[in-house]
Amino acid sequence: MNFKLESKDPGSKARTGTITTDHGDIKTPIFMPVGTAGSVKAVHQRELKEDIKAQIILGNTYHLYLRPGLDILEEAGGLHKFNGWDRPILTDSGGYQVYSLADTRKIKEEGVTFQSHIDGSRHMFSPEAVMDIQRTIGADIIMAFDECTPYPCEYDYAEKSMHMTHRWLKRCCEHFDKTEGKYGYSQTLFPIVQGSVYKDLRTQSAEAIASFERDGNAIGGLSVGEPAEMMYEMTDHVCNILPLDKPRYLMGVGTPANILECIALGIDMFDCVMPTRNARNGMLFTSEGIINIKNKKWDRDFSPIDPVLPGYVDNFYSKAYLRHLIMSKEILGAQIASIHNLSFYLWLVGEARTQIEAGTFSQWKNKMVSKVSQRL
Ligand SMILES: O=c1[nH]cnc2cc3nc(NCc4cccs4)[nH]c3cc12
Repeated sequence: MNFKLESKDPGSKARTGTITTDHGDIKTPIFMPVGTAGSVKAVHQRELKEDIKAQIILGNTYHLYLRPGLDILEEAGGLHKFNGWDRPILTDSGGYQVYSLADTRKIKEEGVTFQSHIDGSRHMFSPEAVMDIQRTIGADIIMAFDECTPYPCEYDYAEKSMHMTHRWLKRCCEHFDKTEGKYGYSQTLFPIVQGSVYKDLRTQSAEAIASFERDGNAIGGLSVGEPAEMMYEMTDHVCNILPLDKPRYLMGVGTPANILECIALGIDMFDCVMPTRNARNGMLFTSEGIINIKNKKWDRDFSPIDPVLPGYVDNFYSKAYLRHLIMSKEILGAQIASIHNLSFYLWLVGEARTQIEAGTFSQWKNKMVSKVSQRL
């Protein structure tokens, strides 16, 4: 995997670049649609490619390991073959999902034992195990096994958790570096910076993570309920320490405004369930602001959903029709709203890239942040 830095914004730490993988290139800044269990919910691969123009999507190790399971994924030739997505895939390592989903989980030095939220079966995730699991899923970019420190938490819990994440990272690297990809293309491992909301711990973690000199670096432990100002402060601080010539991936972020602010702080890669999860509930992110399509004010608005966007759904369907579908819990409503929100997120990071190349990102960003946050 290779990262080429291209343009820099004169008024901020924003930059553009190109990540090259065996499944194609990724133009940054980029948003990665979340495909938890092997599909981006309610969206076809063709729509992801043609309408949304997604370049890389996410899978979750925890979900895919439990269902469909490794033997089916391996027999299929890996996740790319199984779900037909032939562009880059990134998988989260499962730690975060174990904490947020599994029952009776126990965190020990060796790893985390847990019961499946699906059938109660018992499992153990260790750094070595999740490296083998992600080798089998076959994502181009895989994440180290970490503990996403909960928010809020005491300083000494955050410190102990951070050091364990660093010890687990060492085990991940040693195990990953002595194994090969199973399907004939290369995979790379990103470490994850922790340290909660404590600047000195964030310094220690960013320096430790940078010292592993991997192909990219992720920032974890954020977008876990902390105030946005704290997310920005920690992101800014860590981006001042991580090497400039490697991509920075801010995990689980975020709203359109969060993404714009963090691009300005030097982040290149984002993922979040909000555009897809909130779409199914009728919350639409648009270039003019946020629309709750369930609001009665849209029931006779026959204008297109968001004509600024190039895709089919934004120009073919009206707000009134989409409101009707969401109110009626029609499956098509979830599909249209999900494609719209993802199209908007990809449009937004694409616009940011253009603005950075033009050297006008900073003033554009300040105007857009208030626009995309307003409630319509
Ligand atoms: O430290 C982390 N390590 C590994 N995976 C993560 C995933 C993460 N996802 C979020 N936020 C997700 C959401 C944001 C808004 C609704 S859900 N924060 C996250 C932190 C981590």
